[in-house]
Amino acid sequence: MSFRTQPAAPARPNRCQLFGPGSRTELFEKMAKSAADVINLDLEDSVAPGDKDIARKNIIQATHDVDWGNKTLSVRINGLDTEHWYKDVVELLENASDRLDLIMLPMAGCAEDVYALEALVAAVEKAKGRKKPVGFEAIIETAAGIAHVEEIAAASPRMQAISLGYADYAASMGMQTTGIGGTQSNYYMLNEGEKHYTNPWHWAQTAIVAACRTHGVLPVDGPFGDFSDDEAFVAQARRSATLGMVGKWAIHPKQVKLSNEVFTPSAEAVAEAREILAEMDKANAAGMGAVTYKGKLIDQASMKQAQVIVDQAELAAQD
Ligand SMILES: CC(=O)SCCNC(=O)CCNC(=O)[C@H](O)C(C)(C)COP(=O)(O)OP(=O)(O)OC[C@H]1O[C@@H](n2cnc3c(N)ncnc32)[C@H](O)[C@@H]1OP(=O)(O)O
Ligand SMILES: O=CC(=O)O
Ligand SMILES: [Mg+2]
Repeated sequence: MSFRTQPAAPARPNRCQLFGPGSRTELFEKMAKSAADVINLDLEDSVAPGDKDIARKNIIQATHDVDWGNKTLSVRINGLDTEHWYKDVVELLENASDRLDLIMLPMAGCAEDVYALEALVAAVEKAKGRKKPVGFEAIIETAAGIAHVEEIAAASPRMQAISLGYADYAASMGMQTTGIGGTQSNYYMLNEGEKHYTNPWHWAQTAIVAACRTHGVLPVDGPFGDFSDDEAFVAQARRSATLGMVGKWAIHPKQVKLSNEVFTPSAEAVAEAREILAEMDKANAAGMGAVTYKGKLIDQASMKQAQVIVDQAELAAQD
């Protein structure tokens, strides 16, 4: 371990973030009653350009009227390259209830984007005497964003989570696809005439996980557009969970349960993790740093690995 220890990420469940357009008020109650840990009311890409003002009003109203239970409530504003974002921030923070937990910044490209957002947020919070400082989450979905992901993760103590936005990321990188996440049919290796599909998103995912873990931020997997294909969603989610991401977006309610299942460690995994911790406690008491467990090595690092699983299970149980 470096002299600087790794900061802990926010200790709250984030297994699924359910999105819905701010212009579709009939979805709000359904979102609130869903099993998602986080709700993202959207002002950005799921809202038609002419509906931005009404969507903003709808969302503000919903922070007062809808019972969001113990969910984390986040609003995705428009990007800093638009004419909408300043109104999103000012109107939200002047009028939304304290139920608002997070602002999600899309198209984050550099630390200064976060700085600009924070400067405006801090001014409105001060002017309105808001008691609860709003937190941030960002989307990495441009070439600049992935190139500067670590500075974005480190940019503000308000930063709680960072997601990979597959659609905009693919567009910004010039990727030859209209698919939002998942397997890409032209991305394969050939071995003796057999196609082996690899993961074109892997590098961006691991870069986000490393940046987030370095700075105590939750790494989150973004949207999977083909909501008719549950198996492919689960495959994508399992890859992300294996890489260290804590949850995934749902762009349709049917994806919530799938995501919660993948990002909640199984009872068997938790039992094994607890067993490893107990075995290592015994080993350490007996003056052994490394022992055999089920024919495999376990040592002090295994305790940290096992603790990750136990912590995830305990967070999920808070639900
Ligand atoms: C690339 C990105 O930026 S992704 C993030 C931004 N995108 C979004 O927010 C899109 C969110 N999703 C949606 O808008 C919608 O789910 C769509 C457009 C994909 C599909 O909408 P619909 O055609 O209404 O879906 P469908 O008919 O399958 O809905 C089934 C049920 O789920 C409800 N539902 C649909 N979407 C949602 C949602 N996001 N949250 C809660 N409930 C929902 C419907 O109202 C319907 O309820 P009912 O059974 O009581 O009638
Ligand atoms: O904002 C999300 C994306 O995939 O783009
Ligand atoms: Mg996007």
